Amino acid sequence: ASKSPIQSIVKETHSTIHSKPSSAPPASLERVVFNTEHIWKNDVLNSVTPRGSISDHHKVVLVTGAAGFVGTHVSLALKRRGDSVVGLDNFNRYYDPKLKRSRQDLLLNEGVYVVEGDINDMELLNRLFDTVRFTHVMHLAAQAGVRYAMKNPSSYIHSNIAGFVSLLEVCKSLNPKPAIVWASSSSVYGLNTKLPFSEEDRTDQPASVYAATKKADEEIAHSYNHIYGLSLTGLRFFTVYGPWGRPDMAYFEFTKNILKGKKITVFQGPGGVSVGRDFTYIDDVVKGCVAALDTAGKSIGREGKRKGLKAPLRVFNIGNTSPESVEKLVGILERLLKKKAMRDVQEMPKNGDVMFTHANISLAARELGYMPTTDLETGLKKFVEWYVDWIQKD
Ligand SMILES: O=C(O)[C@H]1O[C@H](OP(=O)(O)OP(=O)(O)OC[C@H]2O[C@@H](n3ccc(=O)[nH]c3=O)[C@H](O)[C@@H]2O)[C@H](O)[C@@H](O)[C@H]1O
Repeated sequence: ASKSPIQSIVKETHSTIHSKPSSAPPASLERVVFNTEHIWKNDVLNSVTPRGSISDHHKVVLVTGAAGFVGTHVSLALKRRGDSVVGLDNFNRYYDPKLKRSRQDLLLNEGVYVVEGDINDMELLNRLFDTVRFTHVMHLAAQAGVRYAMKNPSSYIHSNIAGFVSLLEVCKSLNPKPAIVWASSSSVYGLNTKLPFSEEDRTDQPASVYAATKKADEEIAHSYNHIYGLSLTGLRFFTVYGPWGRPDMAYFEFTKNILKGKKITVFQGPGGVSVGRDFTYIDDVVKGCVAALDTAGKSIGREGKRKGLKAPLRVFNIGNTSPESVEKLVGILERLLKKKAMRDVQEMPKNGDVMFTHANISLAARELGYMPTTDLETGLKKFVEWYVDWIQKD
């Protein structure tokens, strides 16, 4: 008999849903695992149940970091076009978790459930993959922020390196194996001075531990593709901004402080040279993510490799191709907020920041059809509208 759509998504072995955790003593005293499956299982199954009929292109996607900025937007875009989506997020306190909870509410309203847990929890990952036949993983969970890496470097190793390996370890053992698209960073270009940055440029001079962990991930992706035949696509995001953004980023903090009449720190290079970024609007980034999922091909496993097949291993710049100075960013915000900023101009501290970023996106344009369409002014206008509304409700 042919399978119903939902049967091809949900693993058949999991028909019993326990409403309470088992009270039986743990089998092994050395390793006591807190199993949260009873909490999330029904919601996860609802989250992957398609709203209508499913097409041949239907994807079943696990989005890690789903309550994060990019994760929320990508989850919504996938759900809205009819894919099955489940989120995973550890709701850590790097910035106010209230914002993450609001994003979670937004997702829940649209039928996307976010499981609360860490990507380092392989037991949890195994249970999730045991419950749902994910075709794709959109891996966005990470410790972000360039400058915070000097304060807490081990959090970057934990989330960005150990967490990535834990996810890949689980994926490599599945059958069939999902294709994985994950967030790298423009920061891998480090101290490069050749502009604009192209994927083939050197990436062996990271200026921060954050950048070093993203670069390490690119090498780790290579090895899992080479040994286990996993399809892996790394996206080098360039300073992503927009509604529901990250409060630790300059545009967000500037907006907050300008409105409060507080000083903002504007970094400058030596001799007053302005610092610039290829600020990229979230909707453009989402298009890049979705296109990367759509073109990810298949993980072929060791079996496929033995047959001489190759799983895709790709890396793309997802930038805007038109860098602007931080000074220009502040000027736009002043106009939109109708308020003068109190600038405290300082020489850029040597804490991981780079002077300038600029993406060459020809590869992404060719392979993904990626073409950003939002300039900084338009994007910031949308951010400010969201921000003003959001703080009023807060
Ligand atoms: O592309 C990336 O891969 C990264 O993008 C983002 O990093 P950055 O480009 O550093 O963004 P962001 O902090 O907004 O600073 C923007 C500009 O404002 C300047 N800046 C910053 C703070 C400040 O107080 N003053 C200031 O002038 C600062 O010198 C800089 O020139 C993500 O945070 C990061 O997680 C990663 O994804």
